Amino acid sequence: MTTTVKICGMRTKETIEAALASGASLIGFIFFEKSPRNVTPEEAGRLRRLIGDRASVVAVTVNADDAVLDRIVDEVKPDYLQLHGGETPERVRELRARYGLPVIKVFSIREAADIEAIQAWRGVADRFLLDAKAPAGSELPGGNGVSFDWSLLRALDGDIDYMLSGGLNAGNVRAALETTGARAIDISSGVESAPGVKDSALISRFFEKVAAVSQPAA
Ligand SMILES: O=C(O)c1ccccc1NCC(=O)[C@H](O)[C@H](O)COP(=O)(O)O
Repeated sequence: MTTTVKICGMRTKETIEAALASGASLIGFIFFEKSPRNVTPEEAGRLRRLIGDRASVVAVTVNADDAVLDRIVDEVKPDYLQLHGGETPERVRELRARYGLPVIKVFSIREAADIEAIQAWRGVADRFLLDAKAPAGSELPGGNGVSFDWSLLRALDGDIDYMLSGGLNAGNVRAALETTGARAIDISSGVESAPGVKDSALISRFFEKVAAVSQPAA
């Protein structure tokens, strides 16, 4: 089985090329001013044109209003909208209809009840990204480099299309995949040399580790 990998918070041509060469299927851009990974719609638009159809592009926003989203969609022409805030099911339906784009809704996981809450969203969002809850004091809802208890996912229905996220890195991705059987994963700070600074060598190493689990040596 091949694992689908999304790399989030990309800001440079060089690291995007490294991610594509390693096999990234989804590239995420962060539109959140407090984040060290924040990009403007214009910057992301330029990088999006570089990517072309070599990967799907994900626009990550947090409770963004229509004016902000209009500009992002116009400049970047993303393949997905990732909603990383407190967006309601009604808002998700509205955005799917307004932009005609599939929506990845993020769920912040800490305990069993957080997994149960996903049931009510079936048929509302197109995909689910399961991330750890932000640590107390963090200004960022994502990109915090913290993991949740992966064993909680045993309670998740097998047919839910989710991406495992939160604190993944080359050192723990094998355990994460073996524990959860996730078919898709998402990473950000685990391939950075400093907050917001992606590192091509760390990206390659992460993909090598994923491939070693996905395609065990003969
Ligand atoms: O990464 C950010 O700075 C960020 C800011 C605001 C909203 C979402 C953000 N990241 C979204 C992602 O999908 C991250 O990849 C995800 O939270 C995992 O991050 P990490 O634990 O660092 O791998």
